[in-house]
Amino acid sequence: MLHVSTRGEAPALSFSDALLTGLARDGGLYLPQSWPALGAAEIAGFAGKPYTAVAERILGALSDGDIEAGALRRMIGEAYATFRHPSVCPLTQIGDNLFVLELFHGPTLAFKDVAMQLLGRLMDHVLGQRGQRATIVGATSGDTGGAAIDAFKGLKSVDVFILYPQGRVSDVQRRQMTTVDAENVHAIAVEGTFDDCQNLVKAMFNHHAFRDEIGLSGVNSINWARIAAQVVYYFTAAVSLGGPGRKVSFTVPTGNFGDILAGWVAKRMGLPIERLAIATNSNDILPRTLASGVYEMRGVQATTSPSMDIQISSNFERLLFEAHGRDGATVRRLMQSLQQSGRFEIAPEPLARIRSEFDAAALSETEIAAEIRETWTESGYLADPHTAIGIGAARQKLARDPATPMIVLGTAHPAKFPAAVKAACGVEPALPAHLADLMERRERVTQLPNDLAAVETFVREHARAVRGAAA
Ligand SMILES: Cc1ncc(COP(=O)(O)O)c(C=O)c1O
Ligand SMILES: N[C@@H](CCOP(=O)(O)O)C(=O)O
Repeated sequence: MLHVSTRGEAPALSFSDALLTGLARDGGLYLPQSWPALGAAEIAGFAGKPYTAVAERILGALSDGDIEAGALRRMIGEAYATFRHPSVCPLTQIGDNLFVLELFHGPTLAFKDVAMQLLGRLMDHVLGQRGQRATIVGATSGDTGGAAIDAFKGLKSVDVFILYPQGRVSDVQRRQMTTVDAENVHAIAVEGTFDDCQNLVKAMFNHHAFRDEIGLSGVNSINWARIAAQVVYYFTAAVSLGGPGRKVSFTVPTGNFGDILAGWVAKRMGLPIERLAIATNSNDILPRTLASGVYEMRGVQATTSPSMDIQISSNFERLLFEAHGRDGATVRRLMQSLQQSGRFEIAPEPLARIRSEFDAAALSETEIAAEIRETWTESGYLADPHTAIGIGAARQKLARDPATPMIVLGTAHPAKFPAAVKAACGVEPALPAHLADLMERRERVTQLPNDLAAVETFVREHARAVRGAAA
């Protein structure tokens, strides 16, 4: 199966090629040419199966034989052996028909580990087969960076450069990036916001000479394989609540729109999902877009859920492509308008398609703190600010549809944001044993301005995959 770009002007690629390519050469995002479908009986058969078995089936379908089955099985087994919970992504009930799907039992305590632990192994495998090296440059609002550094640290086939917005991530998040003692990883504090960091990464991909020179690859959710790996937990969660015989809904704390897009893909693959609810903090570009049909950027506000302090929601482009009947020319036009004027308008028909599957809600800082406090006092469940946004939005939805089980994606461990959690409910969550000395570890970080040339120069000087360099 080939993968096509949302902007319609890049070559179609296999799963492995899309994995190594990251952003398409026309600036678009890859996704499969068609959606593989699973029948209801097969989905029902996932009940009681280990997470790894479901992952093998879903990722086998999405990679369509491009990764040899035995190798895929081995890599999935190794990736999820790094998780501290036997179910990998367990489901916890916190209220009537209200569940949290805990995605934070991996090494860096965020949902990013679920995909990243596998992505590191997949990329190393494909690069090894081809005798190649790659340079990964990623942008993070806090969690992708730590997860990528953990997954890729020490690998000979890749160097990793992570750009994060200086002063805009939690101390735990920063230290997870800056204290890893491996030669091939580089944490870079950029004077700017996450959107600036993401724009720098996209600009490097669109600078083709640079991209080819360093063998640029990406691990943000612009990389299709990231989304593919996140599809799996929608299946395991729905099936454990009686799916596909019983429909469920999901509420997803949303920033770059990758996690919720994975739910939409699960639905395309045959999983009966009633509604997908977008939940944001006051950086509410997506709820505003669904309400008005106008995607319009405003300044990013710093919040207690910094990983979601995002305006340019990259993966929304994949949904726009689908909602416009896979018309790359229209997506190109909308993205051009965004670049030139900071806004675009969605026509009534595609907007109606989006609204037919998605809801959206935004929570203020006061509401987020109240949600952490109430969830703690009423259910004894300690939620991080991102997960609390999901729980708050889910409660609004449940009030309108109490009969459909609602699953909130628990995207981070509360110990990543101890100050915000303590301020909200008085409880200071402790880091798990493997990170207990995180605050004492030595930090190593490079500070750079929000300037493409400066970042490219740093990457070029430190990347071992630079064309012509000795292997
Ligand atoms: C803890 C946390 N929750 C939610 C999100 C939003 O996920 P997405 O960007 O896939 O929408 C992120 C990062 O993006 C995150 O780190
Ligand atoms: N919240 C993310 C932002 C980047 O998202 P990604 O899923 O596209 O990698 C983060 O924590 O870095």
